[in-house]
Amino acid sequence: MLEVKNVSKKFKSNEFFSLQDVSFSIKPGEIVGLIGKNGAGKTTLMKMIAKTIKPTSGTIIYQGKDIFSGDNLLHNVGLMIEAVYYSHLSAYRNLEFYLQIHNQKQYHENIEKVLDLVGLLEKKDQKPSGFSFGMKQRLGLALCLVTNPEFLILDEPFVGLDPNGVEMLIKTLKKWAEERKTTILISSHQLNELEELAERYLFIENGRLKDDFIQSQENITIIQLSKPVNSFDSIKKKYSGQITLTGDGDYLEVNLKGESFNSLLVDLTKENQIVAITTKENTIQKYFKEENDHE
Ligand SMILES: Nc1ncnc2c1ncn2[C@@H]1O[C@H](COP(=O)(O)OP(=O)(O)OP(=O)(O)O)[C@@H](O)[C@H]1O
Repeated sequence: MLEVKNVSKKFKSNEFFSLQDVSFSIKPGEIVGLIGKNGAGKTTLMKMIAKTIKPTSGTIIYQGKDIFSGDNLLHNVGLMIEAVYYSHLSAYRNLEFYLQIHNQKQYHENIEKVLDLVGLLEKKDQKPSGFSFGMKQRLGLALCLVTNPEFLILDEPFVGLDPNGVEMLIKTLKKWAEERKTTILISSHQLNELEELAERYLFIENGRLKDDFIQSQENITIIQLSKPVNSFDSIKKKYSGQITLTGDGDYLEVNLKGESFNSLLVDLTKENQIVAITTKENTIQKYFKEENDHE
């Protein structure tokens, strides 16, 4: 669906590259979290995919076409990157005007549906100038969803929302994505919230794509071992790819469940290997911390 190939960006005013040689692809229906510290390059990347800024080098292919090779190649993409509403138009008129300027009047009947979905239907005749921050964010989301986009690009959608607002946004996005198999690229510093949505993550650091990983919600089991590792080569072979040795080879990180996990415990017990068994929370916060600790 989306292919980002060797994309770099250097703003004229800077000596450094805000993004450097970034490549990845996103398949239809994937929900991908974009994570990294302030200034890592997340917004720059999203803006290039949204075609609001041009890469210095590299290409971005969306549904088989280079997005910079012609007009209207992003017509089924919903963007929530910067506030785009008009303060002097009512919420309803904002959506109507948006469809008008994008030549998408066929979605007119969606206006009330999306306003309802984001909880703004009762406020449809009010102008966003009188809205709270959260309501403005929700209007931004309604604008992003009104054309039934196949691909959503959401930059920090939870910023400034109270816990209820965040919960509502997550619910709305989850329901939307499940019903339509929508593809989503979403950046956030609110990692707990992001984990409720994303299955795969792109970790950006200093403009470089440092990791691209799938994160399961399951915890990892840690088994402390009693003997040197080389004493159980056959076990390593049998469970290869599912157990990892850490520390000085005296800990096993185990990614097994059910029967296979029981079978590993039996094998280790026969060798008198087990000292202790604990679990480690498998969250992106942890991953994030470990990545940053390497600095
Ligand atoms: N228009 C611009 N002109 C010059 N430099 C820019 C511009 N936009 C971004 N940058 C620089 O590019 C780098 C990456 O910024 P970017 O906004 O993409 O980071 P980010 O990961 O989105 O950060 P945050 O988490 O704080 O939103 C930063 O050093 C920033 O100062």
